Parts: sequence; structure tokens; C-alpha cells
Amino acid sequence: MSYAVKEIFYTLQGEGAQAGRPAVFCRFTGCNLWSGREEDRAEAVCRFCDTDFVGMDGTAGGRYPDAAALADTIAAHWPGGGAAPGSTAGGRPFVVCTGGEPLLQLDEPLVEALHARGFEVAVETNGTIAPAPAGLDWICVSPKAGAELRLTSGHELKLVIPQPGIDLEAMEKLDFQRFSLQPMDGADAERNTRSALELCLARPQWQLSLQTHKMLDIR
Ligand SMILES: C[S@@+](CC[C@H](N)C(=O)[O-])C[C@H]1O[C@@H](n2cnc3c(N)ncnc32)[C@H](O)[C@@H]1O
Ligand SMILES: Nc1nc2[nH]cc(C(=O)O)c2c(=O)[nH]1
Ligand code: SF4
Ligand SMILES: [Mg+2]
Repeated sequence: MSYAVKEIFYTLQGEGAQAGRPAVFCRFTGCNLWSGREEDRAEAVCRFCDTDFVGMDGTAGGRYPDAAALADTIAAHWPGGGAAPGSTAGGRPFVVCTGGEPLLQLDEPLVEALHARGFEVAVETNGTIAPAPAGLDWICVSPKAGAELRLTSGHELKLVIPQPGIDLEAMEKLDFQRFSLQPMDGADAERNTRSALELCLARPQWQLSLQTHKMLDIR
């Protein structure tokens, strides 16, 4: 299978349980909950997206013909070009597959090709596509109101709030190791941050996730 990629870059994971960890980001093109065009946003299922995932015109973006080609480019972004499988020298190579919606494209051959290059493989997904490919090391699901949640287990549930129509108590019963509340960025970011922190204090199953890359002004 070929892969349509918006951009590939090396930065710190900014959000969630692994915030602060160096990672190569692979942002796939396209999403099933929004076209990515501003003129469609008001009618989209997911209307608060902070990301440009249209086209293949970003850093190292393009159409990759197969898993080996994409995994080689991802590995080339890790300092030193990635490590031998099993090596821990310099920290385990870490890739975050995101988008757009990565599970429209991420498949088992790509996960295997990344593992073969020594990478731990994480995904950021809206949870509408299941099952996820086998072998993923970190599955972070971020449910969207109005979209059916099909991926109901994983490592981290990262809920953006506020989202009217999301049943918090139902979310708390799902099969995840870590529950994160992330304030919605945008016009009400400050108020949303306040509400998220108050909700964590009131319901301590949840931990606050701030988008630290925005504070640091990095990608
Ligand atoms: C751009 S999405 C891509 C991955 C996938 N489509 C998803 O929604 O999980 C990456 C993360 O950013 C979050 N996100 C998107 N827009 C946001 C916003 N305005 N404020 C806070 N988080 C946002 C998503 O919920 C998700 O956790
Ligand atoms: N630094 C950084 N961390 C992130 N965590 C999730 C991101 C995403 O857009 O999926 C993201 C991103 O775009 N940048
Ligand atoms: S599901 Fe994810 S990528 Fe798609 S529009 Fe929503 S936040 Fe953006
Ligand atoms: Mg982002």
C-alpha cells in the first residue's frame, strides 16, 4: 500500500501521558470527520480541529510507495538515524503517527517496518476506526462528540473538553490505562483550561493534558 503524508518532523510530544518525550511525528493526509477545508468546518462532525492535514506539501511530505520507504524516511529524522532493534542507546526511537486520521492509512506492514528500525510506535486517533493494526505500542484515542466510538480500549483516552454530547461517566468505564483531559484551544482556551483543571480535581481519574508545544512555540 502507498501512504499519503502531509509532513514528517522531529519534536517533543507536546500532549498527553508522553508529553516531553522526543518523537518523530508522521502526519498523514486526510480525515474522516472533516475535509480540512475552512468552508466545510461549520458542517463537519469534528469542528474544533487545530491542524492542517490537507495535501502532501509539508516537510518531507509526499506519497510514499510502500512501508519500507516511509519507515526509512521516519528513521532518518531520528538523531543518528535510528538505533538497532532492542538498543536503548540514546533513548528508544519513538514515532507518533497522527493526522488527519492516521488509522485511515496506518497498517500492520508499516508498524512492522517501524519496529524493524527500532521504533516504538504511537498513534493519535479519533477512535472511529477499529480494530487498530496489531503491534501498536501506544494507542491514544480522542473521542469526538457525534462520531461513533469504535476503538474502546487502548493505552490513553485523551478527551478534549468542552464537548457537549460526551458522556464523561461512560468514558470513565472504558478500558484505558490513562485518562487525560485536554482543554480545547481556540477563542475560549483560557476558560477551557480552568474547567479542565477543575474537572480533574473533582474526578481524579483524570489528569490534565496541556498542549505544551504551543507554549514552547515548537511544532
Ligand atoms: C489533530 S488530532 C489528529 C489525530 C486524530 N484525528 C484525533 O483527532 O485524535 C491530534 C490531537 O489534537 C487534538 N485536538 C485537535 N484540535 C484541538 C483543539 N482545538 N484543542 C485541543 N486539542 C485539539 C485531538 O483531539 C487529538 O487528540
Ligand atoms: N509537538 C506536538 N505534539 C503533538 N501531540 C499530538 C499532536 C498532533 O497534532 O497529533 C502534536 C503536534 O502537532 N505537535
Ligand atoms: S478527528 Fe482529529 S484530525 Fe480529524 S478533524 Fe477532528 S481533530 Fe482534526
Ligand atoms: Mg497538533
